[in-house]
Amino acid sequence: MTDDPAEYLLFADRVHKTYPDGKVRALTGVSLGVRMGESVAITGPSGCGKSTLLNLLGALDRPDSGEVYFRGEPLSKRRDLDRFRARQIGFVFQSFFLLPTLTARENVQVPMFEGPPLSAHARAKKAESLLELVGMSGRAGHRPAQLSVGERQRVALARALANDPVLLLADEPTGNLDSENAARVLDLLATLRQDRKLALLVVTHSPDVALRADRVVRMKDGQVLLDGVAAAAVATRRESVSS
Ligand SMILES: Nc1ncnc2c1ncn2[C@@H]1O[C@H](COP(=O)(O)OP(=O)(O)OP(=O)(O)O)[C@@H](O)[C@H]1O
Repeated sequence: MTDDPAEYLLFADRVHKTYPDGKVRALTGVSLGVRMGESVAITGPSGCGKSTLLNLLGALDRPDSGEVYFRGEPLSKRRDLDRFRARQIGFVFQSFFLLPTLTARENVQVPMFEGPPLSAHARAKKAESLLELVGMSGRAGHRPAQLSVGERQRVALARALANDPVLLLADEPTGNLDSENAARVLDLLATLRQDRKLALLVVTHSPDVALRADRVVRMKDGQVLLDGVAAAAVATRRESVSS
Protein backbone atom coordinates (compact mmCIF):
# COMPACT_ATOMS: atom_id res chain seq x y z
CA MET A 1 0.00 0.00 0.00
CA THR A 2 1.36 3.45 -0.88
CA ASP A 3 0.59 6.41 1.39
CA ASP A 4 -0.46 8.81 -1.35
CA PRO A 5 -4.18 9.60 -0.79
CA ALA A 6 -4.55 10.54 -4.47
CA GLU A 7 -4.05 6.89 -5.45
CA TYR A 8 -7.19 5.82 -3.62
CA LEU A 9 -10.90 6.36 -3.78
CA LEU A 10 -10.94 6.43 0.00
CA PHE A 11 -7.91 6.71 2.24
CA ALA A 12 -7.52 6.90 6.02
CA ASP A 13 -4.19 8.44 6.96
CA ARG A 14 -2.95 7.64 10.48
CA VAL A 15 -6.36 8.08 12.11
CA HIS A 16 -6.76 8.04 15.89
CA LYS A 17 -10.01 7.78 17.81
CA THR A 18 -10.55 7.77 21.56
CA TYR A 19 -14.06 7.60 23.01
CA PRO A 20 -14.10 10.16 25.82
CA ASP A 21 -16.64 8.49 28.13
CA GLY A 22 -14.93 5.11 28.40
CA LYS A 23 -11.42 6.49 27.72
CA VAL A 24 -11.15 3.73 25.11
CA ARG A 25 -8.40 4.18 22.54
CA ALA A 26 -10.34 2.56 19.74
CA LEU A 27 -7.91 3.43 16.91
CA THR A 28 -4.25 4.27 17.36
CA GLY A 29 -2.84 5.41 14.02
CA VAL A 30 -4.59 3.38 11.33
CA SER A 31 -3.83 3.88 7.63
CA LEU A 32 -5.93 2.14 5.02
CA GLY A 33 -6.84 2.78 1.41
CA VAL A 34 -9.55 1.45 -0.91
CA ARG A 35 -9.10 1.78 -4.66
CA MET A 36 -11.85 2.25 -7.25
CA GLY A 37 -13.70 -1.02 -7.75
CA GLU A 38 -11.68 -2.85 -5.10
CA SER A 39 -13.17 -5.01 -2.37
CA VAL A 40 -11.54 -4.97 1.04
CA ALA A 41 -12.55 -6.99 4.10
CA ILE A 42 -11.66 -5.81 7.60
CA THR A 43 -11.39 -8.62 10.13
CA GLY A 44 -10.18 -8.94 13.71
CA PRO A 45 -11.37 -9.76 17.20
CA SER A 46 -14.34 -8.08 18.85
CA GLY A 47 -13.49 -4.58 20.09
CA CYS A 48 -10.39 -4.11 17.91
CA GLY A 49 -11.85 -1.00 16.23
CA LYS A 50 -13.35 -2.29 12.97
CA SER A 51 -16.69 -0.48 13.21
CA THR A 52 -15.00 2.66 14.51
CA LEU A 53 -12.78 2.68 11.42
CA LEU A 54 -15.76 2.09 9.13
CA ASN A 55 -17.59 5.01 10.74
CA LEU A 56 -14.62 7.32 10.14
CA LEU A 57 -14.24 6.15 6.54
CA GLY A 58 -17.95 6.73 5.92
CA ALA A 59 -17.87 10.23 7.46
CA LEU A 60 -20.32 9.13 10.15
CA ASP A 61 -17.75 10.21 12.76
CA ARG A 62 -14.54 12.25 12.76
CA PRO A 63 -11.05 11.14 13.80
CA ASP A 64 -9.36 12.92 16.74
CA SER A 65 -6.28 13.21 14.56
CA GLY A 66 -5.25 12.00 11.14
CA GLU A 67 -7.35 12.52 8.04
CA VAL A 68 -9.73 10.67 5.74
CA TYR A 69 -9.48 11.49 2.03
CA PHE A 70 -12.07 10.86 -0.66
CA ARG A 71 -10.60 11.06 -4.18
CA GLY A 72 -7.61 12.79 -2.61
CA GLU A 73 -9.72 15.52 -0.91
CA PRO A 74 -9.72 15.69 2.91
CA LEU A 75 -13.16 15.07 4.44
CA SER A 76 -12.39 17.49 7.30
CA LYS A 77 -12.50 20.38 4.79
CA ARG A 78 -15.90 19.48 3.39
CA ARG A 79 -18.86 21.62 4.39
CA ASP A 80 -21.44 19.27 2.83
CA LEU A 81 -20.74 16.01 4.66
CA ASP A 82 -24.37 14.83 4.83
CA ARG A 83 -24.88 15.40 1.13
CA PHE A 84 -21.50 13.94 0.28
CA ARG A 85 -22.26 10.79 2.29
CA ALA A 86 -25.73 10.37 0.80
CA ARG A 87 -24.51 10.71 -2.77
CA GLN A 88 -21.21 8.86 -2.78
CA ILE A 89 -21.52 6.09 -0.21
CA GLY A 90 -24.04 3.31 0.31
CA PHE A 91 -24.27 1.81 3.80
CA VAL A 92 -25.32 -1.72 4.69
CA PHE A 93 -25.51 -2.72 8.36
CA GLN A 94 -26.07 -5.93 10.27
CA SER A 95 -29.40 -4.60 11.62
CA PHE A 96 -30.90 -3.23 8.48
CA PHE A 97 -32.37 0.01 9.89
CA LEU A 98 -35.36 -0.07 7.59
CA LEU A 99 -38.14 2.30 8.64
CA PRO A 100 -40.92 0.06 10.01
CA THR A 101 -43.88 2.14 8.83
CA LEU A 102 -42.67 2.38 5.23
CA THR A 103 -43.00 -0.24 2.51
CA ALA A 104 -39.94 -1.70 0.82
CA ARG A 105 -40.58 0.61 -2.13
CA GLU A 106 -40.70 3.65 0.17
CA ASN A 107 -37.67 2.60 2.21
CA VAL A 108 -35.55 2.40 -0.93
CA GLN A 109 -36.58 5.94 -1.85
CA VAL A 110 -35.56 7.52 1.47
CA PRO A 111 -31.92 8.32 0.51
CA MET A 112 -33.06 9.75 -2.83
CA PHE A 113 -34.30 12.87 -1.03
CA GLU A 114 -30.61 13.69 -0.33
CA GLY A 115 -29.55 12.80 -3.88
CA PRO A 116 -29.87 14.65 -7.19
CA PRO A 117 -33.44 15.99 -7.56
CA LEU A 118 -35.88 13.47 -9.04
CA SER A 119 -39.62 13.63 -9.64
CA ALA A 120 -41.86 11.39 -7.51
CA HIS A 121 -42.45 9.25 -10.59
CA ALA A 122 -38.70 8.88 -11.28
CA ARG A 123 -38.04 8.01 -7.62
CA ALA A 124 -40.71 5.31 -7.63
CA LYS A 125 -39.43 3.91 -10.93
CA LYS A 126 -35.85 3.82 -9.69
CA ALA A 127 -36.93 2.10 -6.46
CA GLU A 128 -38.78 -0.55 -8.48
CA SER A 129 -35.73 -1.25 -10.64
CA LEU A 130 -33.43 -1.48 -7.59
CA LEU A 131 -35.84 -3.89 -5.91
CA GLU A 132 -35.87 -5.94 -9.10
CA LEU A 133 -32.07 -5.99 -9.06
CA VAL A 134 -32.07 -7.61 -5.61
CA GLY A 135 -34.91 -10.00 -6.49
CA MET A 136 -37.51 -8.19 -4.38
CA SER A 137 -39.90 -6.64 -6.89
CA GLY A 138 -42.65 -9.03 -5.80
CA ARG A 139 -42.49 -7.63 -2.25
CA ALA A 140 -42.28 -3.90 -3.00
CA GLY A 141 -45.50 -3.11 -1.14
CA HIS A 142 -44.56 -5.00 2.05
CA ARG A 143 -43.40 -3.38 5.27
CA PRO A 144 -40.22 -4.72 6.98
CA ALA A 145 -42.21 -6.75 9.54
CA GLN A 146 -43.88 -8.59 6.66
CA LEU A 147 -40.52 -9.60 5.17
CA SER A 148 -38.13 -12.38 6.11
CA VAL A 149 -34.76 -11.41 7.58
CA GLY A 150 -32.96 -12.21 4.31
CA GLU A 151 -35.50 -10.17 2.35
CA ARG A 152 -35.00 -7.20 4.67
CA GLN A 153 -31.27 -7.25 4.02
CA ARG A 154 -31.91 -7.30 0.28
CA VAL A 155 -34.21 -4.28 0.59
CA ALA A 156 -31.48 -2.57 2.64
CA LEU A 157 -29.04 -3.35 -0.15
CA ALA A 158 -31.39 -1.81 -2.72
CA ARG A 159 -31.67 1.26 -0.48
CA ALA A 160 -27.86 1.51 -0.27
CA LEU A 161 -27.80 1.80 -4.07
CA ALA A 162 -30.47 4.51 -4.21
CA ASN A 163 -28.08 7.30 -5.26
CA ASP A 164 -25.73 5.18 -7.38
CA PRO A 165 -22.79 5.31 -4.95
CA VAL A 166 -19.22 4.52 -6.00
CA LEU A 167 -18.55 2.81 -2.70
CA LEU A 168 -20.46 0.48 -0.40
CA LEU A 169 -19.54 0.29 3.28
CA ALA A 170 -20.93 -2.79 4.98
CA ASP A 171 -20.75 -3.69 8.67
CA GLU A 172 -21.37 -7.43 9.15
CA PRO A 173 -23.86 -7.49 6.23
CA THR A 174 -24.49 -11.21 6.69
CA GLY A 175 -24.26 -11.21 10.51
CA ASN A 176 -27.98 -11.81 11.03
CA LEU A 177 -28.50 -14.17 8.12
CA ASP A 178 -28.52 -17.96 7.86
CA SER A 179 -25.99 -19.49 5.50
CA GLU A 180 -28.37 -19.65 2.53
CA ASN A 181 -29.40 -16.00 2.79
CA ALA A 182 -25.82 -14.96 3.55
CA ALA A 183 -24.63 -16.66 0.35
CA ARG A 184 -27.40 -14.93 -1.60
CA VAL A 185 -26.41 -11.49 -0.28
CA LEU A 186 -22.73 -12.18 -0.98
CA ASP A 187 -23.56 -13.27 -4.55
CA LEU A 188 -25.57 -10.09 -4.98
CA LEU A 189 -22.72 -7.94 -3.68
CA ALA A 190 -20.32 -9.64 -6.09
CA THR A 191 -22.66 -9.05 -9.06
CA LEU A 192 -23.23 -5.43 -8.07
CA ARG A 193 -19.52 -4.81 -7.77
CA GLN A 194 -18.93 -6.21 -11.21
CA ASP A 195 -21.86 -4.52 -12.95
CA ARG A 196 -21.61 -1.15 -11.22
CA LYS A 197 -17.84 -1.05 -10.71
CA LEU A 198 -18.50 -0.47 -7.01
CA ALA A 199 -15.77 -0.45 -4.39
CA LEU A 200 -16.69 -2.44 -1.30
CA LEU A 201 -15.35 -2.20 2.23
CA VAL A 202 -16.81 -4.80 4.51
CA VAL A 203 -16.30 -5.42 8.22
CA THR A 204 -16.76 -9.10 8.96
CA HIS A 205 -16.12 -11.99 11.30
CA SER A 206 -17.04 -14.41 8.53
CA PRO A 207 -14.28 -16.27 6.68
CA ASP A 208 -16.73 -16.75 3.76
CA VAL A 209 -17.05 -12.98 3.36
CA ALA A 210 -13.31 -12.33 3.80
CA LEU A 211 -12.38 -14.98 1.25
CA ARG A 212 -14.36 -13.19 -1.45
CA ALA A 213 -12.50 -9.90 -0.98
CA ASP A 214 -9.56 -8.73 -3.12
CA ARG A 215 -7.73 -7.77 0.05
CA VAL A 216 -8.08 -8.59 3.72
CA VAL A 217 -7.03 -6.22 6.48
CA ARG A 218 -6.57 -7.82 9.86
CA MET A 219 -6.86 -5.49 12.87
CA LYS A 220 -5.90 -5.90 16.50
CA ASP A 221 -6.03 -3.47 19.45
CA GLY A 222 -6.86 -0.43 17.32
CA GLN A 223 -4.16 -1.08 14.73
CA VAL A 224 -3.71 -2.81 11.39
CA LEU A 225 -1.85 -6.06 11.93
CA LEU A 226 -1.84 -7.44 8.37
CA ASP A 227 -2.90 -5.91 5.07
CA GLY A 228 -2.87 -7.74 1.75
CA VAL A 229 -3.90 -10.68 -0.30
CA ALA A 230 -1.74 -13.02 1.77
CA ALA A 231 -3.47 -11.76 4.91
CA ALA A 232 -6.67 -13.34 3.61
CA ALA A 233 -5.36 -16.83 4.01
CA VAL A 234 -3.89 -16.11 7.45
CA ALA A 235 -6.94 -14.29 8.77
CA THR A 236 -9.47 -16.80 7.53
CA ARG A 237 -7.44 -19.79 8.71
CA ARG A 238 -7.12 -18.30 12.19
CA GLU A 239 -10.77 -17.34 12.32
CA SER A 240 -11.97 -20.77 11.24
CA VAL A 241 -9.78 -22.33 13.92
CA SER A 242 -10.91 -19.91 16.66
CA SER A 243 -14.64 -19.92 15.78
N1 LIG B 1 -19.69 5.09 21.37
C1 LIG B 1 -18.72 4.51 22.07
N2 LIG B 1 -18.39 4.98 23.29
C2 LIG B 1 -17.37 4.41 24.01
N3 LIG B 1 -16.65 3.36 23.60
C3 LIG B 1 -16.95 2.84 22.39
C4 LIG B 1 -18.00 3.37 21.57
N4 LIG B 1 -18.05 2.66 20.42
C5 LIG B 1 -17.09 1.71 20.52
N5 LIG B 1 -16.43 1.82 21.69
C6 LIG B 1 -15.28 1.00 22.14
O1 LIG B 1 -14.23 1.16 21.19
C7 LIG B 1 -13.58 -0.10 20.96
C8 LIG B 1 -13.69 -0.44 19.48
O2 LIG B 1 -15.06 -0.70 19.18
P1 LIG B 1 -15.56 -1.14 17.74
O3 LIG B 1 -17.05 -1.19 17.78
O4 LIG B 1 -14.93 -0.26 16.73
O5 LIG B 1 -14.95 -2.61 17.64
P2 LIG B 1 -15.25 -3.78 16.61
O6 LIG B 1 -13.93 -4.34 16.21
O7 LIG B 1 -16.13 -3.29 15.53
O8 LIG B 1 -16.01 -4.83 17.52
P3 LIG B 1 -17.14 -5.94 17.16
O9 LIG B 1 -16.46 -6.92 16.25
O10 LIG B 1 -17.47 -6.53 18.49
O11 LIG B 1 -18.30 -5.22 16.53
C9 LIG B 1 -14.24 -1.11 21.87
O12 LIG B 1 -13.45 -1.23 23.04
C10 LIG B 1 -15.59 -0.49 22.19
O13 LIG B 1 -16.05 -0.88 23.46
